[in-house]
Amino acid sequence: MSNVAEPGAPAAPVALTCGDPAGIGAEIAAGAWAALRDDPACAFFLVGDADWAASGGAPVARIGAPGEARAAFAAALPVLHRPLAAPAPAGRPEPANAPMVVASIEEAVALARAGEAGAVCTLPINKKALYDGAGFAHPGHTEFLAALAGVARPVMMLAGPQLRVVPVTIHIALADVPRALTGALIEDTVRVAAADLARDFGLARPRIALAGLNPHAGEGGAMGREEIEIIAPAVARLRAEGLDVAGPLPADTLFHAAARTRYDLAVCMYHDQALIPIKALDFDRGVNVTLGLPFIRTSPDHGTAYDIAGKGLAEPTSLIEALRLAASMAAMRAGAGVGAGVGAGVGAGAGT
Ligand SMILES: NC(=O)c1ccc[n+]([C@@H]2O[C@H](COP(=O)([O-])OP(=O)(O)OC[C@H]3O[C@@H](n4cnc5c(N)ncnc54)[C@H](O)[C@@H]3O)[C@@H](O)[C@H]2O)c1
Ligand SMILES: N[C@H](C(=O)O)[C@H](O)COP(=O)(O)O
Repeated sequence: MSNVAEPGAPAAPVALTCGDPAGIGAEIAAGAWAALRDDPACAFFLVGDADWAASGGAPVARIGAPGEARAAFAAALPVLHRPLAAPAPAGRPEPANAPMVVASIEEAVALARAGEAGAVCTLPINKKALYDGAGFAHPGHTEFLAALAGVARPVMMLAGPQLRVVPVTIHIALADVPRALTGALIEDTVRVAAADLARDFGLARPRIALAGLNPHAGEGGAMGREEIEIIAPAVARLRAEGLDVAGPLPADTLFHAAARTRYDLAVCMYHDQALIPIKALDFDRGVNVTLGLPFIRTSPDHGTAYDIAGKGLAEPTSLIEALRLAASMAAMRAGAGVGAGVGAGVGAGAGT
């Protein structure tokens, strides 16, 4: 199913942040540009260093404003040049560049909020490098973007051709998960996800499956009581609101092929419960989408991949899907696009 916006869609081009310059960002940006350059509906521009961008192998065109990106896109990767503070050797994070990495995200968000960019797509960051080099106080993009937007409950969704997942708790230590799980957090997460799936993915009443926290969803309380005390009451309240919600379901049997046909979204209780199945199934084509923001944000589903940076081994496929999805969602919101197709096959018998 296509993610690509209809020709003539008026949405502005997508702003791509530079991510960690020591990672695979330049290479995959070049690969994505080569794959999408013939499709003006998927035009994007990089907010980053033009020389670093060129090191990925694409011709680059320095632009003065996002409005110039679409015209430049067929011939070169458009770049709003924002110079690095220091060289960026592959695989070795440079703390001096961390403030510029953060600034790239801030600028892309400002452009999206001003309507000059149709969406934000982020290249991967190394969070530790930003903590060390820029005093970054957020565990990831998701939380940083929410802080920039003043949003209390950002929702992380990863969507691929076979599965969509949302972790209720996001970037926290496993030991802290039981304490963080509340009925309000579960309910808010499901409400945000249901609303955004309806608006951007054409799922008017998505079928949502909630995982339990404990083995066998607690085995009737013998292996933990969060299902009885927190998750099941939240499911009941959400159902009373009219949402199509099932659970808590044992997580170990939630992701096999037949199970995946029964829901449009799996809501999981912690990061790895959600992200392991989708990265196992769809690593090459999974897209990270932040729901609940006043602007569109997508990202590839992988990280900085220092181990292969600069070696010509990085696959751009997840970034290509992230850029397509961002463009499609932007066109959709502008009233001119086709439905956002990532993961749209799941739950409709195509989830194998
Ligand atoms: N959106 C983001 O900013 C984002 C997402 C995930 C991880 N991260 C960060 O990235 C850093 C590294 O994380 P990690 O090592 O757990 O995950 P990773 O995704 O960077 O790498 C995991 C493995 O997958 C491979 N890989 C990743 N992307 C690939 C691609 N496009 N083509 C081919 N192979 C690819 C890597 O070489 C590595 O072997 C961490 O700091 C993490 O927080 C950032
Ligand atoms: N949890 C994400 C993953 O593993 O793919 C990753 O850390 C990105 O998170 P942000 O989009 O919040 O940076």
